[in-house]
Parts: sequence; C-alpha cells; structure tokens
Amino acid sequence: MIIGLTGGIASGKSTVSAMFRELGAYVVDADIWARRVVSPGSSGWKEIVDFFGREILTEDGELNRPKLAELIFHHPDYRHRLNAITHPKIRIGMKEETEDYLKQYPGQPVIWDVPLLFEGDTHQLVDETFLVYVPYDIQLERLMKRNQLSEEEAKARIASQMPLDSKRKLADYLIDNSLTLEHTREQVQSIWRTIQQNACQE
Ligand SMILES: CC(C)(COP(=O)(O)OP(=O)(O)OC[C@H]1O[C@@H](n2cnc3c(N)ncnc32)[C@H](O)[C@@H]1O)[C@@H](O)C(=O)NCCC(=O)NCCS
Ligand SMILES: Nc1ncnc2c1ncn2[C@@H]1O[C@H](COP(=O)(O)OP(=O)(O)OP(=O)(O)O)[C@@H](O)[C@H]1O
Repeated sequence: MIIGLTGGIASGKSTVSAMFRELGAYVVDADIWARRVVSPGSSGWKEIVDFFGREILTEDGELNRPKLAELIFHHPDYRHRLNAITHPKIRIGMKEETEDYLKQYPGQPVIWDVPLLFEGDTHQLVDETFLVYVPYDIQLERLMKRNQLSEEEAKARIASQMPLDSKRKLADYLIDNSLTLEHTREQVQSIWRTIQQNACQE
C-alpha cells in the first residue's frame, strides 16, 4: 500500500513525515529526489542550465536554489518549465526507490511525501491520501518565520500551490497541524497503528 502524504508549503509535511519515520515507517521523499535529479552534471541539471543560463549556478556549479526559487515563485512560466524538467525524473526515482524497498519488504506500507501531490497527477499513483492541514494565517506566519521571507514573498509562494482549503476537499484524511506538536504526534501515532493493522490483514 502506498500512502500519499501532502500539505502546503510550510504546513508541516516534513515535521509529520519525520514523526512517521520515528515510528518505523518507510518514507520516499519527493524533495530529496528533487535535489538528486538536478545534481551537477545530471541530465536535469543540464536542461536547467540550458534554459535558465549559467547565471543560475553557484561558483561550485550547484544550482543557486534561492535564486531559482525567487524566479519560479514569481513567474508561472519559469515554474512550469522547471516542473516539466524535474517532475518526470522525480517520479521515476520515487517509483524505483519504492520497488527496491518492496522487493526487500513485500507487503509493507510505503509513505510518499509529495508537496505537489494534487497539483499534478501523482495522487493517482497512491492508494490513500493524507493532508497536513493548517489554516492560511498559520501557514503564512510559519513560512515567513522559517524562510525569513517578507509577507509579500511568502504569499507569492503560497499562491504558487493549490490552496490548502481546496486540497482539503480532495484528501482522504486530514492531519491537523495547527496546534502543538504533541497534538500532531497523537494523530500520526493513531494513523500509523491503523495503517499497520490494515497491512497485516492484506
Ligand atoms: C525551487 C527550488 C530550487 C527551491 O529550493 P529550496 O531548497 O529553497 O526549497 P525546497 O526544494 O526544500 O522546497 C520547499 C517547498 O517549496 C515548495 N515548492 C518547491 N517547488 C515547487 C514548485 N515547482 N511549485 C510549487 N511549490 C514548490 C514545496 O512546498 C516544497 O516542499 C526547488 O524547490 C525545486 O527545484 N523545485 C522544483 C521541483 C519541485 O517541484 N519540487 C517539489 C517536489 S515535487
Ligand atoms: N505544530 C507546530 N507548531 C509550531 N510550529 C510548527 C508545527 N509544525 C511545524 N512547525 C514549524 O513550521 C515550519 C514548517 O514546517 P515544515 O518544515 O515541517 O513544513 P513543510 O510542510 O514540510 O514545508 P515545505 O513544504 O516548505 O518543505 C517549520 O519551521 C516547523 O518547525
């Protein structure tokens, strides 16, 4: 069984994903694959340099991530271009990692941690979807604080994704991360118990 875990930028998906890992869950992380598929010299890296120019690199030849973020969160065309380069490669990586894990541990649940699960069609590849939800004001406040962004910059990043209130309607289950971490952990523990029981019965 593959469980899709998603959220909105800074809604707490990585926090929840770490909680699942602590309980022993195997998590395939799209943000990690997003970094792998653009490592210097890779085909993804070359396609990005062809499109954005060498100005998008640091002196070490790595992608200048803050610069790329600044560009793509303000220009939908650039974002779509970056997505078109990276998303198919991320998906292949995630599928391969899942297959490798399931060869070793057949029947075990796998969690796919994917920020843009509902923006694309990745949700069609998973069996159930979980949304880490917070109201807009909390999302904005946590994003500004974590990334040291102005309100305008943080709003632009949130606006580049489907609103959490729309994702809420699409997800099978919600994890409310608007209160304390302990409150969130209790929900994660309860979900993990249910997932494991279902896995045993399959
Ligand atoms: C723009 C980049 C260079 C910014 O890097 P940075 O290290 O600052 O952020 P990081 O990769 O940790 O992403 C942070 C969050 O930003 C949001 N985000 C990232 N890319 C996108 C995007 N294309 N559209 C909307 N939101 C995005 C997600 O919520 C993500 O969890 C990087 O996010 C990137 O390469 N994005 C394209 C690949 C992608 O879509 N990744 C998301 C997972 S599929
Ligand atoms: N319940 C909580 N109470 C207070 N702060 C929290 C809570 N959960 C997460 N945070 C903080 O909010 C910020 C965003 O959380 P996190 O990095 O887990 O979000 P995310 O959804 O993975 O973001 P992204 O998609 O941008 O990577 C972090 O600074 C984190 O420490």
